[in-house]
Amino acid sequence: QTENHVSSLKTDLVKSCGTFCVLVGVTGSVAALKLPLLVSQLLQLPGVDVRVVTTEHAKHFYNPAEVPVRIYSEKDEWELWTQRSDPVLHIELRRWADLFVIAPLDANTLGKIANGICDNLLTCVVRAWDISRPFLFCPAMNTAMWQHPITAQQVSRLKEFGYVEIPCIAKKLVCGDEGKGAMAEVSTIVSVVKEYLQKPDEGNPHP
Ligand SMILES: CC(C)(CO)[C@@H](O)C(=O)NCCC(=O)N/C=C\S
Repeated sequence: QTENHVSSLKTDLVKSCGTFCVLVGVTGSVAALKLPLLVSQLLQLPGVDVRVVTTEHAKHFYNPAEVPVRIYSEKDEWELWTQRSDPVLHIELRRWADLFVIAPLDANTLGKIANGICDNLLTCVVRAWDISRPFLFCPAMNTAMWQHPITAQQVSRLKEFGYVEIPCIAKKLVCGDEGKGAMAEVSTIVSVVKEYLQKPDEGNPHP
């Protein structure tokens, strides 16, 4: 069982030539409920292949059966690597992806990335990311969290690294609060990703 599971972990990270490989990161904001919608809309873009890397907290907000692509999480890293000669999943993921979009980026993972903490599969991919490849992030958190002074500091830190923010929007949030903190609409996220498809060799269309 584990044997063919491990081999499928490897085969699922073979890049088919001519495809643009989009890695979607998902973290523990309630906006993670949008993952199935985001993945299905990304798959409609020409030549796009999608994989997902999730945190454990994010798993509370979506049903994996509604996500038609491979979702990688902690256990996969440790099933794949049991001896020195085995591949390292977070390195295989950074090699596979032409673009990384974290949607939603919760307050916790924002803080980790701003400080180089890499204590799970998702943050290890971030920590190893090749910044010549597009890295987009979609913050999503309660308005009170968004307004905390540390949030702006950490968002600007990520921009200094060269990551591209897809800003959160004001909405009546699921907890009843009204204000900024809602994740950008899925259509917005998809249209930003689309800009990178058209100019894969010209680097960042968001100078
Ligand atoms: C979930 C969705 C997309 C519904 O429109 C929207 O409320 C949102 O992005 N919320 C993310 C902000 C958040 O994590 N709030 C947590 C406590 S209020």
